[in-house]
Amino acid sequence: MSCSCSGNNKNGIQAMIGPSILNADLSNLKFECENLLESGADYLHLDVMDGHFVPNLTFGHPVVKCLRSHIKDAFFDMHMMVDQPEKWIKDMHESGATQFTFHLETTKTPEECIRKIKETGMKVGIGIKPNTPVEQLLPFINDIDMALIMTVEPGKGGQSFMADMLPKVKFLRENFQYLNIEVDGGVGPGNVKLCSDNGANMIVAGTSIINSKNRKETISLLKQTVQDSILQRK
Ligand SMILES: O=C(CO)[C@@H](O)[C@H](O)COP(=O)(O)O
Repeated sequence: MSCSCSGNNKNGIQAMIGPSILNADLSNLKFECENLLESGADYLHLDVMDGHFVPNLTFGHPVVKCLRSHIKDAFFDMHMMVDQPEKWIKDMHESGATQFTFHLETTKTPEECIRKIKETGMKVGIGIKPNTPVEQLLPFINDIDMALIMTVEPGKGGQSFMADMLPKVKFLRENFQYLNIEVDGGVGPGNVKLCSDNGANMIVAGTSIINSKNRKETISLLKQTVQDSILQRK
């Protein structure tokens, strides 16, 4: 499973669908992840929550290590909804994470975080919550592989999509043609075109894929919609 989730890809950005497993059957996580990849997922979006930055608790690097022992080459996008994310960079890398996406709101030294992540060879993502202005990403935008625009308040799956976050996506795409822009929260077939027409090319969808009667069909629809938006922008 290859995923060109590399930032600032001069060959042009690609449509990528990354299901969130937060609302999957976590007692059957290996199967769920394998099923999502077999259903056409480009990468897996793994939500790490510490109960401090967000009011929820999920899993950490030990689970990632077990997953990676079974799923050798999938792209693991670690969405680190944790305070002091720098504490976990080494462990996540050693456990098999591909990308380490931390939240700008969780560290006073984002440059240091970026440097430490890059030292491991992992890709770097920075996420911002709904109340964080997109301009706060600008000092780091040329040093990261992906910008994550939250379209819900982080902490749980199944929430309603916040369309008023899309101007952030539009601003980034208008100014950074080759940047990977990810949206996450409440995204599905009913609003993915809004996201991709504004410039998102990496789509995190949890509930809309996990609960779908036909995951392969849903992923394919999401991907085609994003591909069409990218072609229209050329
Ligand atoms: O990080 C989060 C929530 O905090 C997201 O990854 C959600 O888990 C996505 O799930 P849906 O909103 O698509 O159900």
